[in-house]
Amino acid sequence: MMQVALVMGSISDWPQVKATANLLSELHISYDSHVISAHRMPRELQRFGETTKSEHYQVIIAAAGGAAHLPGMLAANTTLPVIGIPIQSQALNGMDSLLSIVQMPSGVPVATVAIGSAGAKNAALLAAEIIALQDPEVDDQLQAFRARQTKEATESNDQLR
Ligand SMILES: Nc1c(C(=O)O)ncn1[C@@H]1O[C@H](COP(=O)(O)O)[C@@H](O)[C@H]1O
Repeated sequence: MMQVALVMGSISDWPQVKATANLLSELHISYDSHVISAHRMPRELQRFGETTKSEHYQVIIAAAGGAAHLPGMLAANTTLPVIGIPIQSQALNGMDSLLSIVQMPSGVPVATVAIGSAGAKNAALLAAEIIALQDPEVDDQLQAFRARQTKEATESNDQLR
């Protein structure tokens, strides 16, 4: 029973999605990872979306590039929260991914983060914030993460002196 399903459209997305996986681990959140493409594996995609609740996931994170239909199609097949990561594509630098993930029609939301690795990290943090609403241990991990971040930013002032 995993807290997060981390889904990507292609294994070529993994170098960017790794940032999500690393941060989920740092926050002690359990996850499993899958390559499932809405375009290339339409039946698997539908099956996966329909079993997300019986698998007891709490949040789905879906990363895709280009004509990125994966997050929206997953959202269409589950009522769990879906966080979309627009992969930084080569042809259009991720603008294609961003617009195709963020511009969902009303009724089927995808919580879309920024393009690429920065967004990939924020996807993990957003998932943690959702899970922390009912999980004090994850809430503690989040508070500790914020405290470390504040300390590092504060200490970076030393480099100016
Ligand atoms: N956007 C989608 C979907 C989908 O949305 O179903 N399936 C694959 N892809 C994306 O195609 C890009 C190129 O994939 P390949 O490198 O495998 O050709 C990847 O960024 C992937 O997420």
